[in-house]
Amino acid sequence: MTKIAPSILSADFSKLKNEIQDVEQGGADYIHVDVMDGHFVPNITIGPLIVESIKPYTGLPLDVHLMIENPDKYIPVFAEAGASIITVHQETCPHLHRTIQLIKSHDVKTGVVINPATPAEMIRDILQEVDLVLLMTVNPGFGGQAFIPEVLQKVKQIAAWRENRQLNFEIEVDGGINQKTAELCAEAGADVLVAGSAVFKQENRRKAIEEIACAAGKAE
Ligand SMILES: O=C(CO)[C@@H](O)[C@H](O)COP(=O)(O)O
Ligand SMILES: [Fe+2]
Repeated sequence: MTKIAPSILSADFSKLKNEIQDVEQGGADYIHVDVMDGHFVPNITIGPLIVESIKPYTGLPLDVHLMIENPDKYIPVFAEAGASIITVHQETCPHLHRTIQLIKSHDVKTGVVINPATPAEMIRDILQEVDLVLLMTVNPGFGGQAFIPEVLQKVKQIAAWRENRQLNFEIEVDGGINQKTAELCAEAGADVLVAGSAVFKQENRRKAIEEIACAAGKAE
């Protein structure tokens, strides 16, 4: 079953606790948390204080997507705040193995992410170390952007490497996911679909989650 990870970037922050509980009751599998620093990406969003304050109100894993320069400096504080998975951009990590080991040392699941224009080869030699590979299907920074279809080829490539090398990380996609693109991503080999506006901008979140999951299910 393909997992759905609603991104709280598109939630109503004035009632974040209710928004998170709404998607949890609606069948979400992870809560995706977009952390942006205004340097690596042109937007500033969530810090560890928010992660810490939402943690007690959900039983779902907090999937923390770090879009920040020098992530090593902040991994301990996000781990302490309650992150279940910490995902770092390859583009921000000159010493990627060291950064992944740092996440592991905090007993948090590890993820690596690449932008749409970054080739899969850039993460080929770290795949055996991670629990999750996130392929951006938009350029990071904002919710509500259009899906970049060229990334599908990369999803297929990573899925093929996983099979050939008998690895067992999850493949997650993030950006522009809706019913139509969910099916394409699942077909290409994605296991986790991040969806921000396609869930939180809808009145009925359960229905939105079910429709995306059902579209992905057609490809399974
Ligand atoms: O990491 C990001 C954006 O940088 C995402 O997680 C967005 O929050 C996804 O939003 P939609 O494209 O689904 O609206
Ligand atoms: Fe994200």
